[in-house]
Amino acid sequence: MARITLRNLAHSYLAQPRGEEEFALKELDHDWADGEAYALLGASGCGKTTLLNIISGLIRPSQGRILFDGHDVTDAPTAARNIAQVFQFPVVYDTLTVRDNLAFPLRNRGLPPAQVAARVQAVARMLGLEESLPRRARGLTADAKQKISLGRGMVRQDVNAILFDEPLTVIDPQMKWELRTQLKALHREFGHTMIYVTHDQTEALTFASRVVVMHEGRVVQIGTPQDLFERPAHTFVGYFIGSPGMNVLPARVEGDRAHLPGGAIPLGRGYAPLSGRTEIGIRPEFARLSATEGLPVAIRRVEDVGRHRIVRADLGGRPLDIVLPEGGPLGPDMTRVTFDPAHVGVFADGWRVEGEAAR
Ligand SMILES: Nc1ncnc2c1ncn2[C@@H]1O[C@H](COP(=O)(O)OP(=O)(O)OP(=O)(O)O)[C@@H](O)[C@H]1O
Repeated sequence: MARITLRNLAHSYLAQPRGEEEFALKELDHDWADGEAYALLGASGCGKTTLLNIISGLIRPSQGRILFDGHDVTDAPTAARNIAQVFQFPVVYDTLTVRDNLAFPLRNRGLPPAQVAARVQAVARMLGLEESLPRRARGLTADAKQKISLGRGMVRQDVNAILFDEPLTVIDPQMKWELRTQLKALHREFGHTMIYVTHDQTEALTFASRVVVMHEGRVVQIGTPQDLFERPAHTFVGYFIGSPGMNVLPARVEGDRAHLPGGAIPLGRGYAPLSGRTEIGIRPEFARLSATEGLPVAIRRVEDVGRHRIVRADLGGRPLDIVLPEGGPLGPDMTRVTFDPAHVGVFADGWRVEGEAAR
C-alpha cells in the first residue's frame, strides 16, 4: 500500500492553456493517506477520470508531480506503478474458470500455488463467488463477471493502490447495495489504499472513509461523509450532498446575525465584515416550521418520502426545503421557519467562512 502525494498537480488537454479555465484539473496539492478508502465524487465532466488517469499513469499531468510513498512516479508508465484497476465494464477471460481469472494476477507475480489458492478462496468468499469458482466465466451474468473484475482488482496484497472507475455501473440496483457493502468489508479486512470514482453520492458516502468532492475541475473538499454533511467547505458540496441538498440563500451578514428577506436570524458564531457574494447555507434537516417565531414562509407542497416529509416552501421568493421529522406537526398555522443557529453556515463567493465562537 502507498501514501499518494499530489504536488501542485494540474492538467490541461490543451498544449498551451491560456488560463485556469482551460485546465480540466485545477491545481491540487494533497497527501492521500496509506490504506484509506477515497471516493472521487462529482458531476459528469468535473475531472474525476482525468485525476484517476493521472494517478494510474494513463495521462502525464501538464504540471506538478505525483509520488507513491515519496517516490516520484510522474514519468513512470502504468505497468511500473504497481496498481490494480477495475473499470466500468467487466474485464475477464471468458475461456478461463472463475478461479483461474481470480488467480491470474497472483500467478503472474509468481506467487506459490498454496498462497494463490488461499487468497483466491478468501476473495471469492467475500464476494459470494465461491460456488462459481470451477465454472467458466463465459455464460455468467454481467453482474457475476463484474464481481470477478472486482475480485481480480482486490486479489493482490502488494499493490500500491486499487483504482475503481464507476465499477458498479453495469450492476443491477439491488446487487449494487450488496457489492458496496462487500467492497467496504474487503477494505476493512485487507486495508488497501483505494480510490473510487463515482458521480453517485450514496455510492461515495457508503464506500469511502474520505470523500474528495470535485466541481468544475477543482477539488472543493476532502472530508469524511460527516464533514461534508455538517461542514461543507463550498456551497456546491452543500447542495450536491444530501437529499434534498442544503438551502443556499443570499444574505447580508453582520456580526452574529444574517439578514434575509423577512427578517434577521441569529448565527451560532460572529463574522468579520465579508466581501463578495454572501450567502448562508442551512440543511433542510436543521430548519423547523413554527406557528409563532421565525421568518415568514409560504408552503408550496409537501412530499412524503417514507420516514419523513419534505416541505417545499418559499422564503422571500427563494425556494426553501424543510425536512419534517416523522410525526412532526404540520398545520395551516405553521407559516414561519426557524434555523438551528449552530448549523447555519456562512459562505463568501461560494466558500465557507469560519466565524468566531460567541463569547
Ligand atoms: N481526451 C480529452 N481531450 C480533451 N478534453 C478532455 C479529454 N478527456 C476529458 N476532457 C475534458 O476534461 C473535462 C473533465 O473530464 P473527465 O472525463 O475527467 O470528467 P469526469 O468527471 O470523469 O466525467 P464523467 O463522469 O462524465 O466521465 C471535461 O470537460 C472533458 O470534456
